[in-house]
Amino acid sequence: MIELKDLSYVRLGTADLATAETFATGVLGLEVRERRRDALYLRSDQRAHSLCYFEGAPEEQIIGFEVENTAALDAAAAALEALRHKVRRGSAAEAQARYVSEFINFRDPTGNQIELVTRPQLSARRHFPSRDAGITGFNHVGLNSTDPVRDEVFWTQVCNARVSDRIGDIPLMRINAIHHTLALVQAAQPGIQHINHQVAEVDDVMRSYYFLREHNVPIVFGPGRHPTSGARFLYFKGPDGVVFEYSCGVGEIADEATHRPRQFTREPLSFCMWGATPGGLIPGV
Ligand SMILES: CC(C)C(=O)/C=C\C(C(=O)O)=C(\O)C(=O)O
Ligand SMILES: [Fe+2]
Repeated sequence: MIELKDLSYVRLGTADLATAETFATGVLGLEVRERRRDALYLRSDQRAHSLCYFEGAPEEQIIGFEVENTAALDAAAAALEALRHKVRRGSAAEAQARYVSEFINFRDPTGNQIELVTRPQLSARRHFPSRDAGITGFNHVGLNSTDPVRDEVFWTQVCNARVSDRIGDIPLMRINAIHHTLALVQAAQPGIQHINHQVAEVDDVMRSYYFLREHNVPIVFGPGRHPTSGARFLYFKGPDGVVFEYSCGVGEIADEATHRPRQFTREPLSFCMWGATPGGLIPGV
């Protein structure tokens, strides 16, 4: 079993780094950690970076997860290869460009690019946001899945994800105490379905709602409240159509040993108990 410890980063390819920076700092409210000729590194919490925009095709999207150490990374590579996943070991320069010691890259059954990393760097410097959006940290991602039932088996039986709740066949899965770090949403092709940052309180969600409207940022869902995690949320679109979510109050699973996933119906109220409709975010709902 591959033991995922934490979410480390998201990497997004883009043809327009300047627009990405304007959005990430002026709208989303992240902190620029570093600018390189071909990449922009952004912080949202104690991680040295949690989001990297790099010069590349927008279809190039990668999620990085931390594993315990080199032995765990080697064991993960062997397990994935035994299951016929093509595993690529990152070079020292690529690891340096991710602020990690080492990493491997592979694709999940849908074709999403996943990286497993060791020793992702933290920074003791306090996160100092470019806009006061109230961000307290990078929290979870939604992933496209061409077959959520098949992919749930991969994430739970090959990796150590556990299902906290399901909405229809969408599993909300945890890898630690946080209610979910990964959700799988039906789609025709691989990709990141949304990227979540936690904000401190519901006032931050609502302040951003008015801020985003004033700045003509497309809001795609919310404001609302998820009955699953209990979080109050807002989803909006960034460069290259990537969807970001602010939410507050994603809960923790009280007792890992006894938690049983709840099954929610696949209908709008299961995504928002206040009545916002997920529209284009969830096909057919
Ligand atoms: C996957 C959909 C969009 C969703 O929003 C479902 C629930 C929650 C939650 O319970 O907090 C999410 O934020 C999520 O899955 O990402
Ligand atoms: Fe979410």
